[in-house]
Formats: sequence, structure tokens, C-alpha cells
Amino acid sequence: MAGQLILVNGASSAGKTTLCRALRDALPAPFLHFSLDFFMFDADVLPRTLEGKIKDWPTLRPNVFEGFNRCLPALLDAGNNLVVDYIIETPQMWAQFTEFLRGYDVFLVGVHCPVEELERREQARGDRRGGDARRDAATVHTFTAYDLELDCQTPLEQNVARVVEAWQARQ
Ligand SMILES: Nc1ncnc2c1ncn2[C@@H]1O[C@H](COP(=O)(O)OP(=O)(O)OP(=O)(O)O)[C@@H](O)[C@H]1O
Repeated sequence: MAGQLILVNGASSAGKTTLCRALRDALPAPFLHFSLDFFMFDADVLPRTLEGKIKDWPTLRPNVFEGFNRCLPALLDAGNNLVVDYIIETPQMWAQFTEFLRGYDVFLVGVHCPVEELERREQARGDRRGGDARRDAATVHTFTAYDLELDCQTPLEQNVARVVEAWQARQ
């Protein structure tokens, strides 16, 4: 049987990764955390210049994003449950995502965060490009409705409990 997907959408620095990792360990069934961050930041996958910039990113980007989207049904078909963090950036990106995920059990979570808090976190962490969070915040919640909406400033344990409860209630 195909696995189930919990998708967490929100601006950069909203706390998606933090939430997804906590959910992965709190959900009552085994879930894997899967993220574009693995390609972009965490693993040394992308070709880089000596200065550390991604080489030819405008060409690579659509292929990397589509490849990531295609990984999701493959992982689900193998029976893996997934909690995935995502930043929806364009209607085209969301259309491709929904096309690949049609027919799967997808639970959508939106993490809302005031721009001031996003920028505070972005600056404090120092490993994201300044301005990305503000740019995302302007559009990230305009592409879809959600099964559950969270406030990034609610304590993590409460947000985790809300997702677990809502996800279970929907079974
Ligand atoms: N509930 C929280 N309260 C305060 N700070 C938080 C909270 N959750 C996460 N943070 C901090 O905010 C920063 C961004 O968190 P995180 O990496 O989880 O965000 P993200 O939405 O996955 O970001 P990105 O999309 O850029 O990868 C980190 O420094 C993290 O420690």
C-alpha cells in the first residue's frame, strides 16, 4: 500500500524543518522526513564554483525541482510515509506537485509566520540569503488551501500535537 504524505508549506525560516523533524519522531506511524534542503544545503549534491555558488542554477533548477517532485511518488509507492517541507513559489510549481501527487493521501499543513519573525530568524541563523524569507512570505500561502494551519510562534510541542491530532482525526 502506498504511504501517506504530510506536506508542510511556509516561507524560508518559518520553522518547517524543525517541525518536520519533530513530527517524524512524534507521529504514531513511521515517517521519513524528506526535503529539497537535502539537495540545496545539507548534502553536497550540486555543482559549485570555487566561491561556493551553484553552477548554472537557472538551468539546473527546474530539473532538480521536478526530480524532487518525482521522488515523492516513488518513495510513497515503496510504502514510505513522508513528512515533507516545501516552499511553494509559483502556480506552475504547485501544479506540477499536485499532478505528481494525484491519487495519493496528502495532508496539507500551512505554517504562517509574521515577516518580522521570519527576518529575525533568517538573520540569526545566517545560512540563508537575506530577503528570501520576505519574498516567500508575500506569496507562499496564496496557492492552496490547507487541512491545518499553524502559527510559527506557537510552541513547537503544541504545533506537533496539533498536526498529530488532526492527521489522526482524518484517518
Ligand atoms: N518555534 C521556533 N521558535 C523560534 N525559533 C525557531 C522555531 N522553529 C525554528 N526556529 C529557528 O528558525 C530557524 C529556521 O528554522 P527551520 O530551519 O526549521 O526553518 P525552515 O522553514 O525549514 O527554513 P528553510 O525553508 O530556509 O530551510 C532556525 O534557526 C531554527 O532554530
